[in-house]
Amino acid sequence: MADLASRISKPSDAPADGPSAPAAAAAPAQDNGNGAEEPVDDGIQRGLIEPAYDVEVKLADLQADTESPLYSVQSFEELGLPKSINDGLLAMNFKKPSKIQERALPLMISNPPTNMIAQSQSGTGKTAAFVLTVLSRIDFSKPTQPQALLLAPSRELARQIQGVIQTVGQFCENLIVEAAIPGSISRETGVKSSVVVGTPGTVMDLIRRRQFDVSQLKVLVIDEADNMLDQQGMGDQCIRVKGMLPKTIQILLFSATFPDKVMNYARKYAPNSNEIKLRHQELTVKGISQMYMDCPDESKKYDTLCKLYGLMTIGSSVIFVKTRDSANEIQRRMEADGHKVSALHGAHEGQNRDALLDDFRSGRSKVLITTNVLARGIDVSSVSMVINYDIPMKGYGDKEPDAETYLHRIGRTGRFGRVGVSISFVYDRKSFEALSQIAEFYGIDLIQLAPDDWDRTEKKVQEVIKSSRAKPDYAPNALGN
Ligand SMILES: Nc1ncnc2c1ncn2[C@@H]1O[C@H](COP(=O)(O)OP(=O)(O)OP(=O)(O)O)[C@@H](O)[C@H]1O
Repeated sequence: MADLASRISKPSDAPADGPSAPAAAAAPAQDNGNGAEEPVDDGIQRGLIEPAYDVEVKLADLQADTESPLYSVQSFEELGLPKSINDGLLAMNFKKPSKIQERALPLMISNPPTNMIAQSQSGTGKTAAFVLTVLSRIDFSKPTQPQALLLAPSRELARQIQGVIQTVGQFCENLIVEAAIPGSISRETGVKSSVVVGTPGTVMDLIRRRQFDVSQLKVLVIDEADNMLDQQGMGDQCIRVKGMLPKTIQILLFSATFPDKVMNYARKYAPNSNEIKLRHQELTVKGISQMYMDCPDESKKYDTLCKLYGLMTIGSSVIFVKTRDSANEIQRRMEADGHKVSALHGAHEGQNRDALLDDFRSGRSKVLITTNVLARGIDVSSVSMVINYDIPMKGYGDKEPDAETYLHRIGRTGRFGRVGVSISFVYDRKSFEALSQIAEFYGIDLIQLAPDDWDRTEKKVQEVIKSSRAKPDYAPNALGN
C-alpha cells in the first residue's frame, strides 16, 4: 500500500507558491473565444490576469528562463514560416515560441513530411504548434478541397481548435475551416473547406457517406492522442478513419500525457515518427498550486464546495465531477442555495453545450460544473481554480486512480505561465489513497487545506490566485530529450 502521507504536506502558515499579493481581486481575463489573446501594446499579454500589483514576473521573464517549458532561443520568424502566418502570430501577440513550438515545428514543417509524436505540459502551446504546421501545408488556391484533417475528443475542443486556426490564419487568403461535429455539416453540401476539425464519429460518417473527399489530405492531426488512440476510448474509430485516408499522409499526434501502453499504439499509428517526450515527473505545471481538502465525509463535500464559492468567483472556476447526474444535482442545489453556476456535460444538446461554453469563455458565467468531457484541451485563460469534487478513477469498478485525467483536469488553469489553484476533495480512505498515488506518480507535494480553518484556507488560495503569474523558478524541467 502506498505511503498515504508521503506526498501530502501538512497545513502550514507558509505562503502558498506564488508571489505575495495585496488584497485586490484579479480582473477576469480577456479571452477572445478562440484561445488566442487580444494584442496589447504594453509588452505583456492581456488575458494574463494583469492586476496592477503584478510587477514581479512577466511572460517575457518566464520565456527567458531556460528551465521553463515556455523557453525558446529562436523567434517565430527564424522558424521559416510563411509571412501570412507570421502576421497572424503577430496579431495574436505571440512574441516568442514556447519550447514545444520551437522544437517540434522545424521537424514538422520540413520536407519530406515526417510523422510526429509530441508531448508537452498542459497550456504550453501545442495547439499553435500543430496549427502552424497545418497552415504551412495548405495550398490556398484550392480553398474547398480538404487538405488537412484534425481530430479531437469533444465538440468543444474541435470548435476551439477551429477558432485557433481561423485566428492564426486570418491573413491567409481563402482559408476555409469547417468543424465536423454533430449537426455542423449539411448533407446537401458536404465538406467544402481546406481544413476540417472534427470528432472521429462524425468524420467517419461523412467519409462513409462520401460527403468528405479525403483523397487530397496531406496532414492528419490527432489532439489528445493518448485518449483518442486508447482502445477503451476512441481507438477503433481513429484506426478506421486512418484506414480511409491516403497512405502518404503526415500524422501528428499531440498530448500532455502518453502512458506507456498507449505509446505503443501511437508508434504503430504514426510509424517512424520523430518523438518529443517528457518523463512523468516533468509533467506538472509549477504555476498550478495543487491542494487538497480532507472533508469529514462525502455529504460534507457539498458544504465545502459552497464555502469555496467566493474564492471560485475571483477568477473563473471549473468543478469536475464523475457523472452527469451529479453535475445536475450539484447545480440544482447550488442554485437553490443562491449561487450562480452552470453545468455542461454530454447529455446536453450540442448547441446548448456551445452556448454554455461561450458564456463561460466570455465571463458571463464564472463557475462551470462539468464531467471529463471538458477535462482535456479547453483553454480559458481566466480559469484560476479547478476543483476535483471527485478524484478521477479508471478501470473496472473504478479501481485505479486516473493520473492522466487528473493532470488534464488541473491543467485547465495555469495556462501559458499563469498561476492557478487546484483543490481535490478527499473524504475516505479510497479517495485519499488514490490522490496519494497520483501525487507519488508525478512527484508532487500536495498542500492540505483545513476544512475547519476557513481564514487560513482563504488566505492560502487567495495568495495564489491573486499573484497572477508563476515565478520563473516555478517552471518544471520542461521537455526531456
Ligand atoms: N508562443 C506563444 N506566445 C504566447 N501565448 C501562446 C503562445 N503559444 C500558445 N499561447 C497561448 O497559450 C495558451 C495555451 O495554449 P494551448 O491551448 O495550445 O495549450 P496546450 O499545450 O494545447 O494545452 P492542453 O494540453 O491543455 O491541451 C493559449 O491561450 C494560447 O493562445
